[in-house]
Amino acid sequence: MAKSNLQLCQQPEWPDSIASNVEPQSAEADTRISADLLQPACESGLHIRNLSVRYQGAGQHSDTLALSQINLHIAKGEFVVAVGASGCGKTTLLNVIAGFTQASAGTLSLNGAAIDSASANRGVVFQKHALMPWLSVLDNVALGLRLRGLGKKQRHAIGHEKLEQVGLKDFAHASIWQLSGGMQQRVGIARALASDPDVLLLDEPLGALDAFTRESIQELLLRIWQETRKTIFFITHDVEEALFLASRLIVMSPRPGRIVQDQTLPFSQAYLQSDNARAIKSSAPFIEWRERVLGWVAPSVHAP
Ligand SMILES: Nc1ncnc2c1ncn2[C@@H]1O[C@H](COP(=O)(O)OP(=O)(O)OP(=O)(O)O)[C@@H](O)[C@H]1O
Repeated sequence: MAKSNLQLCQQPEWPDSIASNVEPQSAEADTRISADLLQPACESGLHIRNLSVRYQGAGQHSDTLALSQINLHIAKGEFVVAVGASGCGKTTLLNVIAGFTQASAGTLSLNGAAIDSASANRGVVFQKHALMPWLSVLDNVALGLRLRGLGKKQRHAIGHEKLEQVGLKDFAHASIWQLSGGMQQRVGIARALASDPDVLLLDEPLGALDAFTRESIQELLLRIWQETRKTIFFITHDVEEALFLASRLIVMSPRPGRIVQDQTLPFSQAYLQSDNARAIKSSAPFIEWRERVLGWVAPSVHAP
């Protein structure tokens, strides 16, 4: 049995000392999934049971089984990253959790309440930030609060607090077009946090950013996770990003989309203890994991 994250990361000599401990759990034999099936529906966290999503083909096109028999329990406070080749159903899974896409079969619940539509208890950050260019940065962050009827004073107080959390406290009254791509993505994160959701859902939020900006927002996300203890579900194509951020990594495979690996990882906790992303990403255990996960994501092009 693998040691817990905490045990791994309390060792003083990061990164070398964890090298011998960071082994994958047995593939596919995910005890959390089988235990989850025995739990009552009112249990806390996000529960996905026997989820399938089929898109109906238009005209001559046949149906696509985008997700098949997904079983997943995400406990409160986990940072779960889903990685997988294009078309394996990552966005579909996130959209079903968000309530944007309906399940064809199976059930989803958050803290015991069925998920069947979008709700403020699930905040979404998209790859394209979807900010309103005619609103100031502050009003973009507070937009959801306005739609929920909060007064200006209260929503601006929350907006300022969230902008400070993402490192943009001096940009509250700027226009969106005055911000770089990375800053706009920070606004998107602040906006999602403003509604104080139980779960943050992030759909390739850093995909369009340069490497330096990308890494700085990865670090920001981990600090926000540490401060807020929010449950996070994050999808990416990028294996290094997945390894760095995830407290738990799920690897998906296409045709039909399904979960083929479910692994607990130590690197996010190690970053929060060491504050040294470069040392972690260049460490031997990280590189071993990168090669292992690349082999799972693209076995035909990446020999073990
Ligand atoms: N609205 C839709 N109608 C029909 N088929 C769809 C629709 N959305 C997705 N699909 C199909 O479902 C499968 C899963 O798509 P999805 O976008 O969820 O995968 P993904 O892993 O997020 O891909 P990518 O990484 O390229 O974004 C693909 O075969 C895709 O073509």
